[in-house]
Amino acid sequence: MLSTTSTAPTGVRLTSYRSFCSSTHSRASKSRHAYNVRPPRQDASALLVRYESPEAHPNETFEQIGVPRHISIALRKAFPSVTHPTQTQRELIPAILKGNDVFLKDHTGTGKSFGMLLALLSQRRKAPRDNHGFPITSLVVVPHRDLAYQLLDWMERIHAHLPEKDLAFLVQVLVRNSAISLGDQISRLRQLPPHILIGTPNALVDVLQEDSSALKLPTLSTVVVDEIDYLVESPPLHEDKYKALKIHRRIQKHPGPTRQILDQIYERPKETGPKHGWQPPIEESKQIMTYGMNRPQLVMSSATFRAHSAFLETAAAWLVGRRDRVVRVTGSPDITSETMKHEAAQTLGGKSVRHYVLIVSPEGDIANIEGAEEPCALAEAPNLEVNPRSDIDIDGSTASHSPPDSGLIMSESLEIEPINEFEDMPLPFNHNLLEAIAEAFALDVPRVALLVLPSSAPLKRVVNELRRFGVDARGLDVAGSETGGAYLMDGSAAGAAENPTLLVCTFASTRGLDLPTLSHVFILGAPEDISVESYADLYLHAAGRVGRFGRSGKVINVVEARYWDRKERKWKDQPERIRRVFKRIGIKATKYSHFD
Ligand SMILES: Nc1ncnc2c1ncn2[C@@H]1O[C@H](COP(=O)(O)OP(=O)(O)OP(=O)(O)O)[C@@H](O)[C@H]1O
Repeated sequence: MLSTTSTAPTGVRLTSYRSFCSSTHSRASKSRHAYNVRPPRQDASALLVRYESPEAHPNETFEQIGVPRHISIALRKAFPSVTHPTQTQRELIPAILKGNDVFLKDHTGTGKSFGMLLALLSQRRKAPRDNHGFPITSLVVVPHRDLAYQLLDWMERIHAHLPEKDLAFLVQVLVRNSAISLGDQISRLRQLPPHILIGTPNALVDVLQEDSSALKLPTLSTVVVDEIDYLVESPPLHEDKYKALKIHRRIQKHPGPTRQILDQIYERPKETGPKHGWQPPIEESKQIMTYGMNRPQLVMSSATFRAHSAFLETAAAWLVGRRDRVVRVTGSPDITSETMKHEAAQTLGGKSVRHYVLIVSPEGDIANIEGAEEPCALAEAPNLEVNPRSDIDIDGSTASHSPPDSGLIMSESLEIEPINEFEDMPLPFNHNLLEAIAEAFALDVPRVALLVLPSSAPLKRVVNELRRFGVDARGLDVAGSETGGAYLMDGSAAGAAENPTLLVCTFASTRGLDLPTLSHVFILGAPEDISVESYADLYLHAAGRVGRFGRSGKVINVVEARYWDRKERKWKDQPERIRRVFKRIGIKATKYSHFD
């Protein structure tokens, strides 16, 4: 029970914000509603409190949670399968519409981004201001251009059923490398400021540097940062104090683009802290006097959002003066006990996802990781249904398309051209890994799969090599290519493709992506230069591309066998690293039936 309870004007309970930060990694088993309230203190965490959202009713409609009627009608027409809000959306949409600041954390594929967009779409547009034209109501910061275009695609589909004529008046995307020059993007923003602007951090910084008034920051009502833990860098959670301090100093000296944007929007005072680098807490009342309270609401979201103290030091300055507006939304219960951890693992990226680990020897032999469980044992578990949207069976044994006899389809037969210009780029991993992926792909994938590479891997070279093995591999580009947009479509009507596609990307560009036709995620290698905790987060995001909204899927890790690295003079043990990640997340490897 709460030790102290205060009542906010709206009649909901306020609890200490500190509990949110610790709940994600505290060993103590706490109930979701049993947080201690601390007396207000002059440190960052004391500036932040949260509301308990009222109990939601599972059958509530979008209209009942605040989405205007004409938008919910358009939503039903554009997305017939989206009939009721998810638990996350039930909490999130009213919170945004009430003007609260929001910390949002829930599993991948629970409708966080979709819910945020719906809420922004439901907000009223302010009237034009004198000579300044319409204000931009909401700014959405996303980590990469594919996600920006995916959100645009969702908006476009809803817009098709709305009375507003001009899509650009409703929503625009601001990304680098688009076909439009920076100057043209700025003049478009000036002539036709959108209700919702979706941008990548670098593109937004480009505009701010070129013409800081084009984004109309002072009149923004809402700022959303999707994938906050990726976009706003802070020292790793389990780093030792000295290293964490060093990292923190470096970040303060060279803030990344998202921090720069948020600091500018919220007029964060310059870092004037003492020599050791931490910024001293500034009295809230002084900050309110200097910077005012009337700043846009801030919504921050990620499936792996862990707001620890260093992050909160920063966030507190963005949220100053609004201690009674911060809402914490989790949708699903917190993962605070072993049972809940297990449940979360079951629902990782959906209820019917299986995880496989294939180990490739220097000679190219492929074997399952030791201890992998037989698929039939897992099939007895509840919730492992056959994917209703494609015709693959979850254990791969009854895939309805016939795999080629040899396992590999040769490039001549499919006329897939390798792109020879990338031949000279070195591969920082054993070439046999790609052959193993090509083989598993040919045996198992009905339509579309994703291959996730470590960030150091040469993407174009990998695409090239896979094409040599006969795989229709392409760099992931949902907006840039002619066919890219098709991957955003619902694949329920389509069966197996004659020539399945493998979309290749890196860990960073998988975040937030929703490709309904996707059935398999291949992950190449096990990153060695990051902690197991960070690797587990990467894994959750990559694996979470399948199994969304009850669909089934497979995550196939392909790693090198343990070997002695002569250059670095140490053993590299990728199977052991992946074992540790599985243990941390609470998942078990399934045996991939095509190999020993
Ligand atoms: N209420 C709903 N009912 C049915 N489907 C929904 C609903 N809301 C969203 N979806 C669908 O669920 C999919 C995932 O949504 P979304 O990308 O918003 O999830 P997310 O929680 O943001 O995932 P991630 O953490 O990976 O970014 C989308 O295809 C979307 O159309």
